[in-house]
Amino acid sequence: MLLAIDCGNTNTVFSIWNGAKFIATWRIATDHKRTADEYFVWLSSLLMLTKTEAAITEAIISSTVPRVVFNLRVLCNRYFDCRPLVVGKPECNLPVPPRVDQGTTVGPDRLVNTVAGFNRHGGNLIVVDFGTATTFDVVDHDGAYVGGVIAPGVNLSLEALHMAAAALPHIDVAKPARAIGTNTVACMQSGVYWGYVGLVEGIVREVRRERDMPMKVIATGGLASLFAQGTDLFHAIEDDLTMHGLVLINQYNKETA
Ligand SMILES: Nc1ncnc2c1ncn2[C@@H]1O[C@H](COP(=O)(O)OP(=O)(O)O)[C@@H](O)[C@H]1O
Ligand SMILES: CC(C)(COP(=O)(O)O)[C@@H](O)C(=O)NCCC(=O)O
Ligand SMILES: [K+]
Repeated sequence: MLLAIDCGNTNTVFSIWNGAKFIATWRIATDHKRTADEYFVWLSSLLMLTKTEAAITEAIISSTVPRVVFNLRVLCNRYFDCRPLVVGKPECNLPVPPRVDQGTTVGPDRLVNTVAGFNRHGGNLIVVDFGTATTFDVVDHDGAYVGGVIAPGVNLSLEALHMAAAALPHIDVAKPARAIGTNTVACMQSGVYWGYVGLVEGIVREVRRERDMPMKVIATGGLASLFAQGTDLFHAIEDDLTMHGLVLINQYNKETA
């Protein structure tokens, strides 16, 4: 079975793929200080508590936080006796290499989302991922990542508002009942929610204009479904998009080895 690890700046997701489906998905806060032993204790208790039978023989990692990769590698080596494939490293091949400025690194999560999006929806696609940052990945007709957009994440924007203004509380993102807020929290929620809908719609409009062709938009990440309530832009919402991409990339590397 395959252990697929998607490490974002906020959360790290572990999924186990049995060759046909994901039999488990667990999430832990990203912390570069967490050791391989700590990961293993956490993972094995979840396996035990949920009575999940998993014989892990291979692993793949995508990490937007370079420092956590070391301990995740140790986890795979020590406890699962395998060498993980790490997306973005030279030994990990992609079906179609990205077409970007020379010397630039693309976030591995964006490469993975590109592969998964192309597999499910074909080319000329925009993948929106609501994570710590909100990313827009532009997928060409042949499945190549050809660039995109990085915008501050929704929670980051809310946090910035709270940190910078003495009278603004810490709030959670929500879809407000009305655009015109009649109290501080409602005003902030409207600003962030409708502001963000506008950001997403505006960016997609400009990308489509630049490419001068229709482009499908799909969304992933925890907040995708909340924003889908405010716009009809998204063709699909796919919570498992990154995990699906990790399975595909692992398969591709085995086939081409
Ligand atoms: N269903 C949800 N509702 C509200 N906030 C969420 C939800 N899912 C994720 N978040 C928040 O969205 C942010 C990004 O989460 P995540 O997608 O895990 O980011 P990353 O992949 O960058 O680690 C975090 O601040 C997280 O707490
Ligand atoms: C843009 C990101 C911070 C998004 O990460 P996330 O929100 O998933 O934690 C990540 O993809 C990254 O570090 N990218 C490197 C720069 C680039 O993709 O061009
Ligand atoms: K992400």
